[in-house]
Amino acid sequence: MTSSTEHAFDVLFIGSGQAAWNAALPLTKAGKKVAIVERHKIAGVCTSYGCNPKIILDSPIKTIEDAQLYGGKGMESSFSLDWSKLMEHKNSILDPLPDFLGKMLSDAGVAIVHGEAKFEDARTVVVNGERYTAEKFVVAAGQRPMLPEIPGSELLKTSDDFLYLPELPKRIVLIGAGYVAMEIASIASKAGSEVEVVQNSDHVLSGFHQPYAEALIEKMKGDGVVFHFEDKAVRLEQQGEEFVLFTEKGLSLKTDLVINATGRIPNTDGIGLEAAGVEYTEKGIVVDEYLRTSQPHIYASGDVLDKKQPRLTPTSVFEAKYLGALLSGMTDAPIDYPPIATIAFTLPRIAQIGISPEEAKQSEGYKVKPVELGKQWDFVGRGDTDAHMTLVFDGEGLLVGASAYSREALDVINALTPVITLKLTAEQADRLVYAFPSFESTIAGLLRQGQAE
Ligand SMILES: Cc1cc2nc3c(=O)[nH]c(=O)nc-3n(C[C@H](O)[C@H](O)[C@H](O)COP(=O)(O)OP(=O)(O)OC[C@H]3O[C@@H](n4cnc5c(N)ncnc54)[C@H](O)[C@@H]3O)c2cc1C
Ligand SMILES: NC(=O)c1ccc[n+]([C@@H]2O[C@H](COP(=O)([O-])OP(=O)(O)OC[C@H]3O[C@@H](n4cnc5c(N)ncnc54)[C@H](O)[C@@H]3O)[C@@H](O)[C@H]2O)c1
Repeated sequence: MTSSTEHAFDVLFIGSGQAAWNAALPLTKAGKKVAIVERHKIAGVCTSYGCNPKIILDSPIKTIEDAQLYGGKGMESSFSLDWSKLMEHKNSILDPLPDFLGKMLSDAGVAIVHGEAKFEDARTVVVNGERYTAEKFVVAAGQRPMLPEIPGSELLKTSDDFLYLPELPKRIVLIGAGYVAMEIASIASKAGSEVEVVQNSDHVLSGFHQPYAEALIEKMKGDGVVFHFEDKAVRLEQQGEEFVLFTEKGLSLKTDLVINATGRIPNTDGIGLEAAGVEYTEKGIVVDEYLRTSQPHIYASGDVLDKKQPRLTPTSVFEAKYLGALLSGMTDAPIDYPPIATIAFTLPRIAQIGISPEEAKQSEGYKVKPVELGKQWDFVGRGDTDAHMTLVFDGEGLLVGASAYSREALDVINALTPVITLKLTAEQADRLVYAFPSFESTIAGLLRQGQAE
């Protein structure tokens, strides 16, 4: 050790994503000596390879489609998209963010160490040949794209590449039909690419309300996306300037880019978890209800966990805030997850929170109530008639779940999140006086209908 005092911390984080820095900041403010070790960009996937770049690329595409809904209703202008300029715009906003956030953390007193962290033993982490010790460690190493073992897999690209493409290829093939593939298919097809999707099952977006997923498939087919269901990639070849993807069912898809989006795997390898005595499975690091691993002084948070909660930014933030409170002594309670809202940023979006209609139908005591959002005057006014919602009420008439299929599903689900999380009654919702016109101002009425039936 070069200088044991210099490298001794109260809490050391491996990874600098949402699951780390949202804990590191409050811990530093509480007087703890905190370090974050990051091998790539500060602030992790969401900031540079996930939520943020994706939504900047999606936003103008949604705007164009929204505007097109007014065709024949008083707005006839046409818009076009310049992918390269949009990419430059996105990069100009996001490229500075890792340094900006790194400086914010350093200014607050967090030591930022750039390099790959590896446990030498349960008390020591080595970075760039230097040893770091800490009272407590938090492994927040996230996930990375899974790559299939097929001939030619080295030619495959991932969402990381798509989100930085300087030019949009004429043809794209996506393998998989989960969040990543469906969002990329939505953006790329509307931006002008010919998109094909190879999916190993007969459905898309597992976990979401499937009638909405089926409606989305039909909408995207209308936008030119071609789906090949119950098929798998078996080989990828480069032939001159183009690629050919061969599938199990005998297709040979000629294309300019093949993006693999068959899921993400936890970054549990190469960190020395065995040397530290930290247990993990192929789904991630195993923790108890205090986010403690099999080594009581080593914690883990975020996407790297083996957990049933969705691996999303809000989940990582919630876990990080919990650890901030736990490790600064502000709480000694176990983590208590609230319902977690989730959304696929396709066009239309599909979002949900709480008990799904599918789960409700499998148990006694729930009422499932479809709501035709697209028939409400404000949705009709925007030309947004293909909008639907399904609410789930429990035996006491409280709203416990909501699924939405709508261009505005983000706002709809976020508006219902406090109602579901705080178990608000219609009478309590009456006390919430929202600005009007808005979806929010219909909530008390929806709750009353759910109670009445
Ligand atoms: C394309 C895409 C779009 C997404 N869109 C959304 C969205 O719209 N909404 C949403 O809620 N979620 C979205 N997500 C998911 C979201 O990005 C993740 O849930 C979130 O980033 C997880 O945060 P984390 O801190 O757990 O992990 P990460 O952000 O992955 O951070 C882990 C960090 O650890 C570092 N690291 C790993 N190993 C080591 C090591 N040995 N030493 C040093 N550093 C190490 C990595 O470099 C990384 O920076 C998206 C994900 C993808 C891929
Ligand atoms: N909007 C968001 O919140 C958002 C967006 C993107 C990613 N994410 C996060 O990233 C995670 C990973 O997303 P993802 O889409 O990569 O994974 P996923 O698990 O959601 O989807 C993977 C898809 O690939 C299919 N598949 C698997 N193996 C295949 C094969 N050999 N051939 C063809 N298809 C195959 C699966 O059936 C599934 O449809 C998500 O679970 C989520 O946590 C969230």
